[in-house]
Amino acid sequence: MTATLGRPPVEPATGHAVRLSGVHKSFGQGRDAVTALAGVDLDVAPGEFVCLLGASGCGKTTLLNLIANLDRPSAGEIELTTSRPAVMFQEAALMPWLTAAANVELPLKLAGMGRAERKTRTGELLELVRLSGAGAKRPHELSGGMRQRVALARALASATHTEDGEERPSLLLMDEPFSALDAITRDVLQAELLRIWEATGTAVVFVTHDVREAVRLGQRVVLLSSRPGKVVQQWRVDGLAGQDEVNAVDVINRRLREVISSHAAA
Ligand SMILES: Nc1ncnc2c1ncn2[C@@H]1O[C@H](COP(=O)(O)OP(=O)(O)OP(=O)(O)O)[C@@H](O)[C@H]1O
Repeated sequence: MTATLGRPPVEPATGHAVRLSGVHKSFGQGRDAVTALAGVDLDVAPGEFVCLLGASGCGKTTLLNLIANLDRPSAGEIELTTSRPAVMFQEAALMPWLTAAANVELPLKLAGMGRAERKTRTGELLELVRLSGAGAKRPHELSGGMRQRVALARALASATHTEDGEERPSLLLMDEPFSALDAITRDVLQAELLRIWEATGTAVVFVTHDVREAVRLGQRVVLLSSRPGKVVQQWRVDGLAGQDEVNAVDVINRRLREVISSHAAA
């Protein structure tokens, strides 16, 4: 079920960047088996920004790992029409011995891009994340927020470059990328991410615990049930502002609490 909060839904682009059909994932065997996901169906349109919301342990990270092809589903299908997705985690996980610029350049180098083109692209990406002046610094010389900006530029480098040079829509998978940052830095980076998303047209699947963050960033918020995870409800939240945004946060928060308490009571 997809509910609309506020203004009518913007028609999503045709086709899909990601299609999950009946995705199951279990870990372990027999009595120790844990079912993390039980039949997830989800489409993400090219260029769409989708936030995945759910209680702790409901399988959000598992789902991102499956989309990123870092793990295989136990059953079901995952179809991507994009270039290889880029993943960004809570911690920037930069190479500490490389400069910020070299970290951003690395995926381009690994993809076989020539030196001159690589340097130009790296410069553009650092400018996009407003770090043009910090390319020569190493990760330990940067603040947490700056490190996440470098990680974002690096993710965009790998998301927007295809090995065969063919133009394909890109996909960015983000697993609570701002949750370790202080509130002010998080707020700034959320705004930056929206600006960059609009500039690049990449599809984004963004995992968060935070309803406010999901409503601020997403065009669509998808709520997963507590473990095992599957989609229980979706809301179109595109372009909400002011009181409409506050109301949407209230509605989704209430539903999230219901989902968590029904699981606790089971
Ligand atoms: N490699 C693994 N082996 C065994 N169990 C796992 C593995 N990965 C995840 N799980 C289990 O699958 C369930 C879902 O985990 P997952 O990390 O996807 O949840 P999550 O929604 O991302 O949690 P959080 O919001 O706390 O980060 C959990 O019960 C977890 O313990």
